[in-house]
Amino acid sequence: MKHIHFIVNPVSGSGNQPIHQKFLKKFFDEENYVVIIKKSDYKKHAKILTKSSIAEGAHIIVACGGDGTINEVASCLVNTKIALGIIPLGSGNGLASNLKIPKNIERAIALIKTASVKKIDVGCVNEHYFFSNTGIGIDAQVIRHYENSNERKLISYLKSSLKALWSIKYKNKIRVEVNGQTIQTYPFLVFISNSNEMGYKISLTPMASLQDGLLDVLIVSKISKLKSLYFGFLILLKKPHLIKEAKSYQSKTIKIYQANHSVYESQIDGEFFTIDSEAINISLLEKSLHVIF
Ligand SMILES: Nc1ncnc2c1ncn2[C@@H]1O[C@H](COP(=O)(O)OP(=O)(O)OP(=O)(O)O)[C@@H](O)[C@H]1O
Repeated sequence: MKHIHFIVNPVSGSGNQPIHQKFLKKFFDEENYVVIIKKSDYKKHAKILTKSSIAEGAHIIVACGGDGTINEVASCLVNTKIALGIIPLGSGNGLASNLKIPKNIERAIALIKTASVKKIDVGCVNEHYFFSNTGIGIDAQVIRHYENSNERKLISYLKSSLKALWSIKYKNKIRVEVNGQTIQTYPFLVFISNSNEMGYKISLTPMASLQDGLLDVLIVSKISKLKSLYFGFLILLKKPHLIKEAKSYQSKTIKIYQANHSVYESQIDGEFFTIDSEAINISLLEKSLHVIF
């Protein structure tokens, strides 16, 4: 008997999702499967639900939502043998897209039934896990505006990007240690990625792999507003490294220090986070999450 628990975020993406017992009965017969569905009621609730599913003996826990929901569920499964399944119901669905998990729900469920498990790398930023990417700079500001917009569509990302570009300030000089090099900069962006996609097929690190034991890093120093629009255009062409202020690295660890101690505004898997710490330490846990893909 396989115990499969579905953790559903009812507000991910368009908010329309068909994950209920009657629908899942069509795919999982009662002789072979115990199917439990849980819905998150608020931010971070999926973590509590996942922890209770682990205690209840789930063999597979399926995150039904976008990268934020996956982060909450998967964070509880790192270094366990419990497999993560994904039904991509989010707006961007960056991680699912990198893993080539179908957006079609029936096909995503068929994939979960194969129980074909592979291990992927996991990123760690101070005490938080990330599976797709993390960053400080313009990406965090885009996410901050996006969360305030209360809309979950591509157009809201575009509007939030323009707002973030318009209001960007270069207040804090930072020092980044990566691959034995030290970079001092007023950052437009410090982006660290495990995955090759942020969502909507957009990528700042097109060469990143979830299984190569490395994090891909893109650092972009201060640029003018006009150049940031050109940078946006290069992102659409998947060539963000083509401006001279952009430098790419691959590393297992990255350290970021700020000249003036103030809270870091960051994003982790597309959720806005403030980090109140002297330094940010980013590391990689190789192949430490079991995922069905
Ligand atoms: N019932 C709820 N009400 C409000 N927010 C919720 C609820 N359940 C979960 N959340 C929060 O919703 C946020 C967005 O979830 P998620 O990232 O899965 O969707 P998305 O933003 O549409 O997709 P993507 O990240 O792929 O673009 C997460 O921060 C999650 O904690």
